[in-house]
Amino acid sequence: MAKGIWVIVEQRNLQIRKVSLELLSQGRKIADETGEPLVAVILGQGIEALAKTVAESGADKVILIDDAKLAEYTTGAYTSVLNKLIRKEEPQAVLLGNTAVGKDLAPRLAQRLGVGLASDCTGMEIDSNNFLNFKRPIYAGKAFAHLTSNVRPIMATIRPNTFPVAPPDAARQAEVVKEAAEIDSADLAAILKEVAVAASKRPELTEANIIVSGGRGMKGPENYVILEALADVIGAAVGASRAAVDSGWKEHKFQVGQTGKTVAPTLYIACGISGAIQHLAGMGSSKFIVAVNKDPEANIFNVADYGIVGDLFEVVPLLTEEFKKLVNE
Ligand SMILES: Cc1cc2nc3c(=O)[nH]c(=O)nc-3n(C[C@H](O)[C@H](O)[C@H](O)COP(=O)(O)OP(=O)(O)OC[C@H]3O[C@@H](n4cnc5c(N)ncnc54)[C@H](O)[C@@H]3O)c2cc1C
Repeated sequence: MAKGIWVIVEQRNLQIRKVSLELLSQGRKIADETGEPLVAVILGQGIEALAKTVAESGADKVILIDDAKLAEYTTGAYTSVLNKLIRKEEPQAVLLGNTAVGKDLAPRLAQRLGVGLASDCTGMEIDSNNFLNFKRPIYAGKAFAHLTSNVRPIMATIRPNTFPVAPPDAARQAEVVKEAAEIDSADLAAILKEVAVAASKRPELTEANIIVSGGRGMKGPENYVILEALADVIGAAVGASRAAVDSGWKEHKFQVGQTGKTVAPTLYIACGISGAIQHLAGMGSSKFIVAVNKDPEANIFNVADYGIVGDLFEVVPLLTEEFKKLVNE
């Protein structure tokens, strides 16, 4: 009896995160290959309207767990609910985004279920045994491990921007099932009292389609305004290397790399970044890489699709002006 490929859909302020749509798109392909139904599981409060979006994105079935205690993500409540639901429904696979929430929730859930977890995967396919097989970068992206398990459910977190989002199909319908939130009181040890949101009109680093990133070559925090000006013209997020973060020029949440965020935008513009292996580990799978560096020997040029050898303080404002013209055309 088919038990399904589950995608734990992440929503924030009732907006489905892009990585969940990516998982539904790829999950649809896996479901078609295996004959398993694709099930979207959404937790939160007032989430009913999201069922239509996930149905149009490929889900055969939507499980909604709508409860005030789930309005904001907390490790305990979400683990409690999902642990019970997964034990009851026995899905074949459980997929989450490798986001802050996914990285927190998935290991806890896997431990409760007594199963393994393939974390931070960048590939997923059906192998010759009809098993789900996950690809995971190791040694800072120098090699790949291929992981599977014969214990069910097979669980994985998938790196954002790994799979494209398929266009929604308005004709698709899904069975919608509402489940009660069964939360053990012991799992409510931590209660979220307040969320302080840092206001920014720029996209979040891991969700951005374009990233403009600055390294030690920026020379100081005050100079990031030139990157921000470029970012605002092209709708980009702003990132930084660890050297810039360690110098106190940018907060850690902007750091791209092995010990920062992993990103895979369509376009990554690296300015004054040498291209250390630890930086490449976080952005090497970007679709197009543009490097601006005054050193023609900089390692970043070995991975860049387009390289500009020059002083970023001259090049970046010129790029901004040229993009402005294109945007205003
Ligand atoms: C365990 C470990 C984890 C790490 N994790 C990370 C990580 O997550 N992310 C990360 O980024 N690093 C990480 N690092 C650090 C990494 O090794 C590098 O030290 C760091 O990435 C260097 O940052 P950078 O390229 O900005 O600086 P640099 O290597 O100093 O490069 C600066 C570049 O700017 C260029 N430049 C200078 N002035 C200009 C100008 N006016 N115009 C144009 N170009 C100019 C220079 O030619 C140079 O190439 C890690 C290191 C370790 C050991």
